[in-house]
Amino acid sequence: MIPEVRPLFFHSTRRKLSRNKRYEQAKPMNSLPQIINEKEIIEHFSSGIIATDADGIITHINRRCKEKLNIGGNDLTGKSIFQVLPLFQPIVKACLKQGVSLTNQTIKTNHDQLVIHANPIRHRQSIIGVVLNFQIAETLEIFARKSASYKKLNRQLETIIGASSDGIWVCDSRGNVVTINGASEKLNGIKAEDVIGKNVAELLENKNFDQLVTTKVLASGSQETIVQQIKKTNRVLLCTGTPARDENGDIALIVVNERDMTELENLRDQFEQHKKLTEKFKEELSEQTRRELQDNAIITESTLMKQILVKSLKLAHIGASNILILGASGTGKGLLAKSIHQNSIRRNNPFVEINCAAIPENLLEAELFGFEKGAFSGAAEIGKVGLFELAQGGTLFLDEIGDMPLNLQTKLLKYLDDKKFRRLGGTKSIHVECATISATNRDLPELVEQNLFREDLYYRLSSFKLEIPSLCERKDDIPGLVRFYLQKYNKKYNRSKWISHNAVKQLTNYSFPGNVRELKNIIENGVVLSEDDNLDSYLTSTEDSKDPQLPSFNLPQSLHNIDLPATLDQVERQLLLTARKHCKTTREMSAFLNINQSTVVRKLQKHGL
Ligand SMILES: Nc1ncnc2c1ncn2[C@@H]1O[C@H](COP(=O)(O)OP(=O)(O)OP(=O)(O)O)[C@@H](O)[C@H]1O
Repeated sequence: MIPEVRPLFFHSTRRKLSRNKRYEQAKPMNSLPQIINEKEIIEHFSSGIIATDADGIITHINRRCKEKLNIGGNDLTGKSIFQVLPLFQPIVKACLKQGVSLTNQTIKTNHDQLVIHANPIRHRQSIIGVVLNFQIAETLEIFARKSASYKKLNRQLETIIGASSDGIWVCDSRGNVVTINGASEKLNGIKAEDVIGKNVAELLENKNFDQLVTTKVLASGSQETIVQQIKKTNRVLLCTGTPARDENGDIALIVVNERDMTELENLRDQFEQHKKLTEKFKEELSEQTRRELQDNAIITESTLMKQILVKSLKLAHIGASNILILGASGTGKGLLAKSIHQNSIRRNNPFVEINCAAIPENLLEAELFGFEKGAFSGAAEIGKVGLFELAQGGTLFLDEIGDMPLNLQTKLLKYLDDKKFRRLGGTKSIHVECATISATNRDLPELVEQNLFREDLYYRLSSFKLEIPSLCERKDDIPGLVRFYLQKYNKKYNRSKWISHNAVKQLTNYSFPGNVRELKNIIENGVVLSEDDNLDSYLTSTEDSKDPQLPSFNLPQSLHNIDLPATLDQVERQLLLTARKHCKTTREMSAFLNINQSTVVRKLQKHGL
């Protein structure tokens, strides 16, 4: 704040001037000693003082004024102010014309800024001159700084700047650092005293910083923002420099605000990594599905199966969702689901598959819907994208849906209703558009009866139903499947095994409780293990042991060449077959074999059962 400097001399001067004729030397006042006349007083004033007549002719100009304006010994009295000091012309003219005092007017000289008060000199009704009284702005500032209100304001400002959790730098118009706050010291790893008073160019030269936004503001004259890496503290700062302008529109200060972006940057990096990983997964999934479909053509000769294929293609072409595929284990439900996806408009998006029975109940929700960082003890640091999110735009295949726990059924139903869900421990709803295909070998209406499956979910999931018959109900498919897999595994293992028509015929009489999966495994085993190129005897000899009534373990006949892993494998397979004969579901099998359900599912798959 610049206090108004009152021209103390003015009243007496005016009185005197009006008393005398025109601008003769002022006479000494009665109350003052003879030697101190008004001119002396004016001469010793700390402000610069110039008086002119109505035409702008200088009548008085004091010593201070000469010093401040660098006039030297030149006596400007009697000269036109408009010519000798043209920078005062606008104020003098305005004051003469308007006849009013003009206070706190500013003028810039080459070196300084002057704060001027101009007062008209009146005689009777007319204005006979002007008196100018000016100070250098800096002098006023020094004076102002000493005032109590300035000090108070300064303290307030220091508190505000100091309290800011953002870093703050203030530079003057030349880029000299005026002040920085504590937050900035910490963020930049510097001490205020090492930078205050220094020029930003110098700081850059000394390699204290690799860039500073102040230099950009000085160059452009407008607000600038940069992202700055601070090597010393390993932080990333978002720096915004804003110019503050004076009344003439010139830059007076540059205020720089520094916001710590490190955490945000870390989060962004994690997000990017996550996104890349998800994209990679998606690509791999699509690729895998494509590959699988190329390898796994649906082989069928039976009318029943052909009808199902035609229906499934229709559903694929209309982009149907909520398809329920029923059928015993190994009949090809998964294969059909993939084929529907591959023939739909979603084919270029992921096909994501989950076996609801193979994943422990407490992990299934996290697997399906994902979780946020710290959602539960042991939750990974950055959380996890669920399979629903991975299936965005594609198809989510819920295998063994009948084994989905009731609490999850509710969450699934909610998703199917509004296509939104929340990750475990999450607060944000995530929108995912994907088709769902479910499959089960269980009797869902029966589960509904037993209150083990929600009725509403059953109807929601089964907008379209496809029921695949067991292989023994479509024996026509067996020869084609045998040929297909024989060719496939001959190629894979570089063999040339073959089967006679008779052997194939014999195989059609076999019940294949493990359906196509079992047939496929028998052929693969034959191609790999049979000593002869003709598989007939291998297939007929193993046929009995494929369908045992009781577990019969082929223990090694001699103590030589014992292959423990292979023997254990065989025992495991036979026990699984026995268990399956006695149990309807994998849950029952898990109780029968005294292992958990997910292990049952895994082992059945391992043995191709
Ligand atoms: N018609 C078919 N043509 C060729 N291969 C088939 C056919 N049906 C099934 N398969 C093959 O049989 C194996 C089992 O099929 P799939 O996994 O689709 O059965 P599933 O009914 O889903 O079994 P589960 O209920 O145990 O999950 C797969 O390797 C699949 O490629």
